[in-house]
Amino acid sequence: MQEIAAWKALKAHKQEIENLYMRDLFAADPQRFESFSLQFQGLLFDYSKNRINAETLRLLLDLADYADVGGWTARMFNGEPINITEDRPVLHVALRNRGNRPIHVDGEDVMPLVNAVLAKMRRFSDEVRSGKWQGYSGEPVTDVVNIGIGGSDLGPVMVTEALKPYIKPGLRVHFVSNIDSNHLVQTIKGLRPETTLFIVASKTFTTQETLTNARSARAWLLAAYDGDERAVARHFVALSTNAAEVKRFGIDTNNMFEFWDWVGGRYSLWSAIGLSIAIAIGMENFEAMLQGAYEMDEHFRSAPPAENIPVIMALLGIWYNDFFGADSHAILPYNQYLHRFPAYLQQADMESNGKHTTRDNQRVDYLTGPVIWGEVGTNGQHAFYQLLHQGTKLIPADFIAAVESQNPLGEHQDILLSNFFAQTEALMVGRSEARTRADLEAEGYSGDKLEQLVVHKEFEGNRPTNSMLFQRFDPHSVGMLIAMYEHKIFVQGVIWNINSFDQMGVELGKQLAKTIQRELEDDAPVSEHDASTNGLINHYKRRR
Ligand SMILES: O=P(O)(O)OC[C@H]1O[C@](O)(CO)[C@@H](O)[C@@H]1O
Repeated sequence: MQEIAAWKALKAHKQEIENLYMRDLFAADPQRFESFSLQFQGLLFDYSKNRINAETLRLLLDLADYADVGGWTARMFNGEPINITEDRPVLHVALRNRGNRPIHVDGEDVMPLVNAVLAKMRRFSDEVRSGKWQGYSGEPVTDVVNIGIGGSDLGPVMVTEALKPYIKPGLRVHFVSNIDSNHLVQTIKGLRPETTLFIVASKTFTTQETLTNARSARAWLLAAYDGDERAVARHFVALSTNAAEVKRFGIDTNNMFEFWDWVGGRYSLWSAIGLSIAIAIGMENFEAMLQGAYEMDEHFRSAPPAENIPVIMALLGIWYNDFFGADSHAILPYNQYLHRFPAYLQQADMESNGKHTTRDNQRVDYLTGPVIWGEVGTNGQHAFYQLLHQGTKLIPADFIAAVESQNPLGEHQDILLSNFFAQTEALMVGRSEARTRADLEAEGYSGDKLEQLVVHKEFEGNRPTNSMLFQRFDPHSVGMLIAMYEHKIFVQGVIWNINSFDQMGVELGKQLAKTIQRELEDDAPVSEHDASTNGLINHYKRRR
């Protein structure tokens, strides 16, 4: 990559930009906000508070062009096997292809399959919501427990939280992911087996955590029905690509909602994996979410790169990641219901782009995916924003908010949004030494104390942010928001020339855990590992 002309040009350009202050760029160009912001379906995406000028954007767009982002996008949407290590297409976009444009995999249009599963989800979710679907003792479902992990958990959790105001009153949705028994036990503590529906969500249906939790949940259910196995069919459904394993587990495949290997786990909330969402908020709302994602897909597929929100987001991320060495990126939603969005994006982004091998099987010679982290504003402000403002690290951040509150209450929304606006302003403008001095003098400071505080209270500013302002968070805009980030991740993967759609890096730990689990079956000390691992295991064995 270092030899690529577009890359070299950006490297050289960074030397110029490095010494420029955004506040000066704003002062010099009254049109900067207009030039560096985009609007789409009620979303205002303002990226003017970035360390860029028109030339930066031009060079970044050259890089996208060099990497053939347009070509890869077309290949993804056309169902070509762009997941090159697993030899699969990457078609989460087919799951929300509301225009029903045919998409072929191995010569077969997948849209009838997608639509059939959506129809099955509609029937089932309507039945559960209306009380028509009953537990084994004839009672309606009051509690739905989704058992899954990673992509079979984080997306549904995040969306059911984001769309909580849409959840049917009286219906409770729970999520169990961790193998730690505390998670399952604590979740089912207050539940009645007779009114509980378990959704076992696993693409592979071989994931240790999920199957162990599901087996324990099954035992809990059967204990209430004197071991009568017939109860399982009324209280367990499965979401999977693997019918054989579902059957082996003991779930009737009539109670299975299918998806396909061309849906990546972390991109699967749009598939049957979203069943808990559909039950919680209703299929109409689930489909409104698909529609929002579809509109973002169409924008991404058709807008020119310079007007394409996911492309611009991706390029800005690469600008800081690769040319400024910024190794993390903060996600800061100013909406309480989006509190799981940073966690969701951690998997979506880091499992996709945390890779060091190129699609040409070479070790990369540049930095790839950043560390993704974040917290809802204003809570984050009272926790880690100190470091964002005055720390020694450059941390680009996305600020996400909506104009309307879902629960308007007095002045809360204006206060929330004033913080949203103020933070990006403060991060960009900072506070100069002269201004700090003047403010402190006005407060009556002088002498050594004044000099000390000037140094401590000065902010250099020039810290980059994107602001994303939606009209409101509803199923449609939440669908748009998620799809927007999915495509940002895709574009970055294309430019970094990595396969964003496998997850080889999680395998080794899983394998080692299996070996160690066998070693824990008796109390004999182990000696086959390194001294640290032996020491830890033996300590546990002695004391458990
Ligand atoms: O849906 P499954 O097959 O249970 O996998 C769960 C998760 O495990 C992972 O493979 C990582 O370990 C994720 O990619 C996936 O979302």
